Amino acid sequence: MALAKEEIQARVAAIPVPGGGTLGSRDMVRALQVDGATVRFVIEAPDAATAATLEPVRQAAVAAVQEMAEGLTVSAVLTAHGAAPAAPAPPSLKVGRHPTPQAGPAPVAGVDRILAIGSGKGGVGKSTVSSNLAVALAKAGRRVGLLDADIYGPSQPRMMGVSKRPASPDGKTIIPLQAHGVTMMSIGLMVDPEKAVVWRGPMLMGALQQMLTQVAWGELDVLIIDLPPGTGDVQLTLCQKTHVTGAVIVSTPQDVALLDARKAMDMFKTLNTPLLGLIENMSTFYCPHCGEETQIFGHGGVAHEAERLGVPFLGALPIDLDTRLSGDAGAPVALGDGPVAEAYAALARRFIDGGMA
Ligand SMILES: Nc1ncnc2c1ncn2[C@@H]1O[C@H](COP(=O)(O)OP(=O)(O)OP(=O)(O)O)[C@@H](O)[C@H]1O
Repeated sequence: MALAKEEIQARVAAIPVPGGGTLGSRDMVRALQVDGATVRFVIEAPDAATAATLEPVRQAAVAAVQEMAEGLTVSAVLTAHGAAPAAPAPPSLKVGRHPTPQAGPAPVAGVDRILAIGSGKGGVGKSTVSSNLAVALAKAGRRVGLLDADIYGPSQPRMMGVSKRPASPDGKTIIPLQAHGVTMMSIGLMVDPEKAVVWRGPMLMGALQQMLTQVAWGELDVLIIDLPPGTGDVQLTLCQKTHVTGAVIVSTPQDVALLDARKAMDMFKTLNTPLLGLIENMSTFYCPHCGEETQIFGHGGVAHEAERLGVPFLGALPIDLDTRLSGDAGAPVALGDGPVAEAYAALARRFIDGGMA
């Protein structure tokens, strides 16, 4: 089977939509991915009411692709973009300035809780866990915001499948984006990454302050902040300027990652930010063919560390191909209903039951 992505894209784009036009002409197809014999894509409706009428269209699109070749596995997810109006004008708000003096830590208007998701080093899956936890909490009925504060390597726009620059109609307030039931914002959507890499501490601090005080977050039960890895200016500013409910550390089971994670935990302790718990990512691998469990990076290291430190162990998430593919395709795995989505649903439940979300 060697179907070109363009052929599949064209086939999906030709599916008619109630009310006139096609999935293509109404610009509803997102994140189409072809990986061997597996095809995935997202159908994005402009709002939840339209999405509710599109299930037959989703089924027709899946069937149409399936007919293109034998042995294809096709999955399509239906999402709503929320009621965000089209941007009336290009944003005139400039992000990246020196911070405004502020007396002490301040709350974010309308936001009940702020969770900082950190890690000792990059690549442990902090952004993956943040986006999936946000989606799982939204699925459980919570009002969730997600702020990608990783200026040097913003990954939430890709993981949540959004790329348009948020609008600032009045030049003062930024209207956040909506994706998969989550209100989201990324510093990366507002600044030219090539300029941002030369920013010094104060510019970063100013940009983060703007993300917290000038974005119209609305009423949220919880705002999840995906921090850059390590222990730098962004972490420092966040904890000093904002009432952070608590920090959650994501780590892989290897000792070296844990060693780094300990540094991150020490930093939050020094900043008087409560450590709400640890999450182990890439914990165990279940072979999709035989179901055998393999502990690629070892297993249980994070639970053991949590016990040693006397902080809650919040959960373990397996290393899983779908998690990576769905993240790359802009539709987090937690949106679906497989075993990993269930693991995220359980994690979300733990946060809700513990009053953390
Ligand atoms: N449980 C998992 N199973 C499989 N792949 C995973 C898992 N968690 C994360 N990944 C993949 O690992 C890579 C790194 O993940 P991610 O970007 O979430 O890490 P990060 O800690 O946020 O890194 P950084 O801080 O450098 O952005 C991504 O390609 C992601 O899809």
